[in-house]
Amino acid sequence: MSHGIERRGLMMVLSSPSGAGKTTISRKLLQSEPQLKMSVSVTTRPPRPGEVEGRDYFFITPEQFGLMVNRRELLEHAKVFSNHYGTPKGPVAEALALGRDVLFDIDWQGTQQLVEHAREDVISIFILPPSTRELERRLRQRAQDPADVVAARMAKASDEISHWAEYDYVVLNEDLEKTLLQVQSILHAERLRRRRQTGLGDFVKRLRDGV
Ligand SMILES: Nc1ncnc2c1ncn2[C@@H]1O[C@H](COP(=O)(O)OP(=O)(O)OP(=O)(O)O)[C@@H](O)[C@H]1O
Ligand SMILES: Nc1nc2c(ncn2[C@@H]2O[C@H](COP(=O)(O)O)[C@@H](O)[C@H]2O)c(=O)[nH]1
Repeated sequence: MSHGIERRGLMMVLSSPSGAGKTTISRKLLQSEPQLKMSVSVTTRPPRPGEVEGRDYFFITPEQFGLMVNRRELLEHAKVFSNHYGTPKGPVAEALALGRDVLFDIDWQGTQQLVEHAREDVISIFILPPSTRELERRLRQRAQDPADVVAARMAKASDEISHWAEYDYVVLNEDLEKTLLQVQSILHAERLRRRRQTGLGDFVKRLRDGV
């Protein structure tokens, strides 16, 4: 039975210091949430072993990145760890128009830009690691970056974490299953926000009129 209630798609952002677990959480969340679509960023950084073009990133040259910026094809963009990253506008707009939700793995600079453009539709979550030592352990055991890259990311961790209070939610990623449940709970609750459910007023009116 159709109730005439539809939902506006939302944009859910995960940020954290590098290595806290955003990619891991995102992959698991996408498996359990068919209505959720991952925003695939463009980046000028080289692919890591095992990264797949179009799934993890679109790997592009600095010249291509500059062109996308000039043509205003990016919803947001930032320089992170001396590489450029950005979110292509088109796929996000298409997903939202279909009433789907979009998941972003972006840094605090990109989050600020998204919030500036679409505050009502953005839910931001900051992921914290249990400790600095554990963060470094995760970056090392991921074994995908050379030692100098791991060191550079650890050196930036404190700066990244300083933005925690700009986020709507903060989740401590110690136990992965627990983290996943917490992020799912946020998504499920946010989907039910009154302003995201269009047609609700008409439905309630019919209900009250006994139709
Ligand atoms: N709760 C957890 N407990 C233990 N290990 C974890 C947990 N969450 C993630 N990891 C591991 O930590 C490593 C880093 O995780 P991941 O790549 O998801 O981080 P990230 O935040 O996406 O990093 P980056 O910002 O560099 O892309 C991975 O090897 C992942 O398996
Ligand atoms: N502002 C943006 N930040 C992004 C985007 N895509 C990824 N990121 C962030 O960059 C760092 C490093 O990522 P890595 O894959 O090289 O480890 C991390 O904090 C990501 O969240 C983007 O499109 N815009």
